[in-house]
Amino acid sequence: MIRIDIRQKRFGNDVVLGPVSFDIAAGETIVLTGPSGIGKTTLLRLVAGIDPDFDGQIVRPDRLAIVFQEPTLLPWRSASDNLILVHPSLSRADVEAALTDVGLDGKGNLFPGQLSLGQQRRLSLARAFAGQPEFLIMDEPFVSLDAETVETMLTLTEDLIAQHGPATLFVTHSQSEAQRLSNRILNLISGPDGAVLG
Ligand SMILES: Nc1ncnc2c1ncn2[C@@H]1O[C@H](COP(=O)(O)OP(=O)(O)OP(=O)(O)O)[C@@H](O)[C@H]1O
Repeated sequence: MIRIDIRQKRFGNDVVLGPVSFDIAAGETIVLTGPSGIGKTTLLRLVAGIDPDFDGQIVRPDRLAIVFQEPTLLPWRSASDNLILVHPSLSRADVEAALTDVGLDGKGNLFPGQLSLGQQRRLSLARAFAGQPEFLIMDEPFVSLDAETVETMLTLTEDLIAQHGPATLFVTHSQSEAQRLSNRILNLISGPDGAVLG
């Protein structure tokens, strides 16, 4: 069980969030939507533990993976090494299997700059799932991809979630992505004092 209970999040004197409370059950996918600037990324950073500076409490498992808007790969390391550096216990066979799962079989020796943007996103998904996360956080992972690639990536993400079964919190602007992936959609709206769930 993942429990989010944020009373308030401020940057200086600006109140951005709160109160925002919800639970995520094991294996559940929650999609978080809301207008630009409302506080979605801020909320994800609190939930992930990247930003500990807020009033409230968050209960989350240790085995956590985050997929950001940008693939955040190490450009001077091969595709395989990008997985191994984050998950040192993976065998070569595990790495090959993880790459194969995302359609990158045979590409382990290539550097990120030698991969297309879509392939870099695939590698970033492989890295996230290779750690068998109990909790997966995704912050608009398919922005700036063409419609066909988004469709392919959505199907791949659905398959990987079904295969690995993490609880997932997914931020997107896209209603079609939200409908497609979610067990539950949460919408952040502007409240009297910071964003709240609508
Ligand atoms: N480090 C920071 N210092 C001060 N203000 C910040 C900081 N990070 C975010 N904010 C402010 O918090 C508010 C929410 O930003 P956030 O990035 O969480 O919105 P968002 O809903 O993710 O937007 P988008 O959909 O455009 O990515 C904005 O007003 C932003 O300017």
